Amino acid sequence: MSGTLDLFADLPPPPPHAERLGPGTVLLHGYALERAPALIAAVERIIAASPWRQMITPGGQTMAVSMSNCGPLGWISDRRGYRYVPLDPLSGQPWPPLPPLLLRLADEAATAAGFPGFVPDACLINRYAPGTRLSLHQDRDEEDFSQPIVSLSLGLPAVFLLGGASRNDKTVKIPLLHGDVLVWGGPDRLRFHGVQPVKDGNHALTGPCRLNLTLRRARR
Ligand SMILES: O=C(O)CCC(=O)C(=O)O
Ligand SMILES: [Fe+2]
Repeated sequence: MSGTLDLFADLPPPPPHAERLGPGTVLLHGYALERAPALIAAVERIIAASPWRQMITPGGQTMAVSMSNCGPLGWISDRRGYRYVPLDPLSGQPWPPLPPLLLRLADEAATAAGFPGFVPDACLINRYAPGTRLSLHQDRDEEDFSQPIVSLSLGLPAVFLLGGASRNDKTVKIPLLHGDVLVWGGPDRLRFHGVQPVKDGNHALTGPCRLNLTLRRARR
């Protein structure tokens, strides 16, 4: 009995557990855990160039989630609508480039979920303070729905609401933890989804917030 654990002491950890949530939806538990500190450092560098901002919806509401972007294109919202733009409207400069480690993570996670060859051209970075939620929506401002969405969670946990093809379809609650990567594409590409209000807390690496990086192919 006493020797049992020692047998495994030198083995690498098992591959991260992949959970299929739909025909085109896979949750890669803890997939980015080891890379998380480097990814958070990369986010901090991006934010130094393109700071957090709360965007305005076309209807005139201030969004609760603070956002920025990296990559050739960034997602924005203002009175004129939702769209992808190459320049940060705050800085007037191109969005910071996609860090290589983020491109690698996107490709590896998409491949692990059954979508090889994913090359994102946009990464929306969301910052949720405690109490912040994201209401049910589809990601449909992209030109090419054949490409999946790769969504990385860092910091405080959250409950992701995964719905169906119609707004009124029932939703399932998916806890998303620090280091989790959720991929949806193919038949699930246009599923409605949202995030419940983030609970109060303090994470060792992000402090009192949750970060989400959503990698997408916006243009063909
Ligand atoms: O924060 C999340 O987990 C999801 C974010 C999202 O759905 C979006 O940015 O479109
Ligand atoms: Fe979304």
